[in-house]
Amino acid sequence: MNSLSEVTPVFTMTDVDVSFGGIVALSNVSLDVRPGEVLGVIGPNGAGKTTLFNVACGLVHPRSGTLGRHGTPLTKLRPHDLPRLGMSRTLQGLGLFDRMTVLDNVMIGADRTARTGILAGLLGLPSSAADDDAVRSTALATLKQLRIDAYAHRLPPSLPYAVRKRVALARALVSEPSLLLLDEPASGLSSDEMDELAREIRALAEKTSVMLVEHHMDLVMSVCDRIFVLDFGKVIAHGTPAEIREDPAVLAAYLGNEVTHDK
Ligand SMILES: Nc1ncnc2c1ncn2[C@@H]1O[C@H](COP(=O)(O)OP(=O)(O)OP(=O)(O)O)[C@@H](O)[C@H]1O
Repeated sequence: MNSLSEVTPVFTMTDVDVSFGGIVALSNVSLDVRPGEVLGVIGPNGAGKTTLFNVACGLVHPRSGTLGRHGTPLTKLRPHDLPRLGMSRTLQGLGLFDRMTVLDNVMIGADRTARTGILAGLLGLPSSAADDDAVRSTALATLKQLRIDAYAHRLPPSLPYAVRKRVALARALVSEPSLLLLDEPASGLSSDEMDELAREIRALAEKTSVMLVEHHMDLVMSVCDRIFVLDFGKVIAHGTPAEIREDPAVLAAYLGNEVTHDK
């Protein structure tokens, strides 16, 4: 295991504690995401993965501990701070607007300045045509990158789940984040779709750092540079996939817990 690095991490959690009433969801959790890496967070059911993800995107505030972005402390992170910080996320519930086309759903993910124009347009207010054109072409390019541009003018409910997941990913990517947070990106996908997702995540890592929280062990093992393992709210191991695979604490944590295999 080796979490020490010469480079400044793009994101850190340090000694984070979260409790819900009497339930300790995270206890003294520290992790770092390094530039250009895909970092995975895994753990058995109830280990605290979703809570950790929610802390990273400002949905849950830790009782104690700190978050940092490029070495600068983040105080009281809120979801609406993410674009300003160059961060973006996808959620388990995809959160797409059913009555808006795929293209409009993706345009909504564009940065705040440009988005003002889009929202104005959607609300029937005067908007900057130049802004809208720029955002539209970026959104179309993102759809094309994820090979779903053929669905640009469809409504999400008419599309297969795997395509809708890509739309949600496109919406997160359109702002060109330097840190992408993915919550259970493989859930509900077939084995082939998961292989494709793995290739896509690796390709994304050329432009952005990625932190993903995921149940599917095989995906995490194949796609991540490093992995943090949670159990009962604590980090019990971190390291490369090869190190994690052999780690006695990880094997013990998963003993008696069914590991989700992709194949
Ligand atoms: N809003 C909440 N209120 C009360 N307890 C909560 C809440 N959210 C999470 N918990 C508890 O915190 C602990 C960690 O839950 P969390 O959902 O973060 O784990 P997880 O690893 O994501 O689990 P799973 O893999 O089952 O989704 C669990 O004991 C859970 O019951």
